Amino acid sequence: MRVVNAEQMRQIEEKAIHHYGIPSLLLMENAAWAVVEEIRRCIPKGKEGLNGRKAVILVGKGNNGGDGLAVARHLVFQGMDVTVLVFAALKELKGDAALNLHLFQGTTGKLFVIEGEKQRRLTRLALAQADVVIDALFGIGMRGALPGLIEEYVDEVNCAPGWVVSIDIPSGVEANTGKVYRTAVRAQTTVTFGLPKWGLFLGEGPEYCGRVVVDPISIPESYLVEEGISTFVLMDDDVRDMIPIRHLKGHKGTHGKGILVAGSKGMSGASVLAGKGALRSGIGLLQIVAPQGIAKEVDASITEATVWSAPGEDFLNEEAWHVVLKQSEKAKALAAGPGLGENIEFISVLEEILKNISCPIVLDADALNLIALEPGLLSLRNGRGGLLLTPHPGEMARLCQCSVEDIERNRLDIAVAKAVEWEAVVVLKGSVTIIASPDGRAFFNPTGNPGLGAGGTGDVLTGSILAWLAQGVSPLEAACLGVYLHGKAADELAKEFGWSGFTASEVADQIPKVRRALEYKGLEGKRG
Ligand SMILES: NC(=O)C1=CN([C@@H]2O[C@H](COP(=O)(O)OP(=O)(O)OC[C@H]3O[C@@H](n4cnc5c(N)ncnc54)[C@H](O)[C@@H]3O)[C@@H](O)[C@H]2O)[C@@H](O)CC1
Ligand SMILES: [K+]
Repeated sequence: MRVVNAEQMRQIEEKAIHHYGIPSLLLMENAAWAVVEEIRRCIPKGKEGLNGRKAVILVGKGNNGGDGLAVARHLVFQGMDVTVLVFAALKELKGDAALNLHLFQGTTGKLFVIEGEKQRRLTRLALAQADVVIDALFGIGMRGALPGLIEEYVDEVNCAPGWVVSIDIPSGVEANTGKVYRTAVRAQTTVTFGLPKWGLFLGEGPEYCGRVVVDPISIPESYLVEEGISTFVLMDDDVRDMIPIRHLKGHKGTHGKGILVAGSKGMSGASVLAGKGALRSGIGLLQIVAPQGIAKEVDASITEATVWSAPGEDFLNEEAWHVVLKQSEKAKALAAGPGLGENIEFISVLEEILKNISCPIVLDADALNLIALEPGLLSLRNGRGGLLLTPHPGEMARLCQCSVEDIERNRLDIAVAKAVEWEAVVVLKGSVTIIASPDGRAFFNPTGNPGLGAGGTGDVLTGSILAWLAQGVSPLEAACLGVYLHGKAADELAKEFGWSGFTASEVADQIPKVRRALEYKGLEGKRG
């Protein structure tokens, strides 16, 4: 599914309004209905349905507030006890928002204009009793920080016991950046209209939006798949189509040979974990190149792989290149980096790899730190054979010679710019990993959880991407597939363990299960 910034969303809405003559009021009404539907789903209903339940709706002066007033009217019609708190002078509401104000005023719902501290007690009581709190303060029109008075009320909302639903985007989260200045509404659910906004995936946005529900509000489907939009969020259906089909007569040769250059003294685990990631993602033949001092250890820990002992006792040295070259014959993919250590001698091996190996190459961890010392090496690849880089923000900061804060503030822009500049697929890891393609497209990954913040999970991901490449998946899709399933594997483990205490090996072990579930869901869809 495509993901848009505020300007792109406005253009789509304008097009729908002008081309098909859909009145904006109708879009607002549809938006309101989508929110009401979601409220009906999330509030546990008694025999009486929503009748008698309490709702508080915080309304701002823009169209987001207009949506909120339309929701308020519908909730009154459903029998709810509705209190609307307007954070503007009523005359400031214009157009569709003003009309919805007028319609709400014709109902039995209560409405208060909040001007300062004096309504604080009333608001606090209403929020304490509300089954649902609806945030219609600001939508995609907000820039900068929330006004001071509203900030204080937002803090109250964040302490309210009821279910909090944000309309379009949590108020206080900037639609284009996800930036939160001091505070924002912490929603359990965000119902967003047309297409999801960048801010739901960037900055602090993901921490505030809760579950995201997307409703097309009757905008024509053809507008929502605009070719000009180049940011996407990965969904089950997209990723399922990337899984390579296994043929009945397939064998280890057709499932691809991959080379993993990894490990050093004290970090043999990195090769083992990357190896497990590759094997659990279906690689046909895995060959690990490791320094002499640990080759036996790695061999004993990962029986399914062939391990080649290469020059270098504790770390691979310059001579290791010959082993890498020999083993890479007929290889479909190569990954280098996990656990290599910051061994300056390995730079020349990386140089040879980039110059001479023709299959797709994944560079991770220490390989990236070494490249950061000589970023010009990336140009040796010149787009030949596919290049994938999988940095976490620290590694990306070193590669770009800037601070981690700079990376985090501009994740999307930097990932895309560097993917284009380096002619590489860039997997910028984080709580929402971004996969950027050299053609300028970017994909947000919605899977995964904080349980992945543990040593070794990155190695598993590198191995998994290596395996998808070895099976013939294109570099961009191998990155998407690897990242998405890795996150899903962690989400599967979280069902049992929550967000901590599962290990990188367990993440690897879950990959076939989540891949199978995805394939199976597709078959069910086809059966209807
Ligand atoms: N355009 C459309 O056709 C539709 C829009 N809809 C809703 O309309 C919303 C966008 O409406 P608007 O463009 O009116 O934007 P908002 O409702 O987000 O409000 C913008 C208003 O807040 C002010 N403002 C911005 N930043 C501020 C700050 N930091 N402090 C104080 N005031 C600030 C602006 O000057 C403007 O008056 C969407 O998010 C969505 O909820 C929906 O009704 C669906 C249809
Ligand atoms: K909102």
